[in-house]
Amino acid sequence: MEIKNLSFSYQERLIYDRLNVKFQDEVPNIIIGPNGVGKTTLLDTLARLNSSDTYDALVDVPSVKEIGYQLQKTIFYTTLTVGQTLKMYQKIDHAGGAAPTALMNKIYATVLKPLESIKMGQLSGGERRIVLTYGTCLLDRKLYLFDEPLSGVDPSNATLIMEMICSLAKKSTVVMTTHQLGQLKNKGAKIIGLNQGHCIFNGTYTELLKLENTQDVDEAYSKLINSSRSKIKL
Ligand SMILES: Nc1ncnc2c1ncn2[C@@H]1O[C@H](COP(=O)(O)OP(=O)(O)OP(=O)(O)O)[C@@H](O)[C@H]1O
Repeated sequence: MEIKNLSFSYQERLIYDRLNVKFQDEVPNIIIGPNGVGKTTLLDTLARLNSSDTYDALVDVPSVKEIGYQLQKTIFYTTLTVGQTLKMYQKIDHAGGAAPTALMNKIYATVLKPLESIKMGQLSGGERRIVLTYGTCLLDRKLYLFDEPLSGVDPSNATLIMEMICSLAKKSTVVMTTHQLGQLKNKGAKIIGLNQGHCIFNGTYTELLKLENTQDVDEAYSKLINSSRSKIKL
């Protein structure tokens, strides 16, 4: 799956300038970049929620029906309990959705079961994020899009969520955005860096550290963004 030669603007603001991105199977594709660079817009584009002018740039992207998209700001039924919400996810696919893996069962037992009878509107931000990410994983899709699934989630739950997303990537294409770069260590993920309308990096966590000659991933990120700013001419 890839995005080929995508140019897109919101009114006067150029978001992508002939952007090319190749996505990988088997490992999660992680979109990183500064606030406002266009990460969510890229997920919207893959889900065909963006202008139809962008559709020509989508190569081998599954149809809308084959995509599961966990939006950053999901508006949900606040009066449903966690248990009811997850049952609803299971019923969205007529065939009953994807069978939960052993890892998903573990996450259910340790993190979600204690929340089962709590209403969605009463959950903390991190708890709600975990429920919705888990629910999206219950869908049976060819492509999964997760917008900041680790945002507001504590480090040990974030590790579980990342493991769940990595295992999902073994059967379907997965694209997610995050600012939590430390969570990408040893995950084999493909990191796609965006800045100023272009793809400025496409490689692994280890390759990013090597490129920027540091062992600190946040420092590597800052160096990557700063060096691309001086190179890109819009
Ligand atoms: N419907 C819209 N109309 C006009 N501008 C928009 C619209 N949606 C997004 N934008 C702008 O496009 C830019 C990219 O937004 P996007 O949400 O894709 O950024 P992002 O990289 O996901 O940011 P963050 O890391 O903060 O979540 C932002 O400057 C945003 O203000």
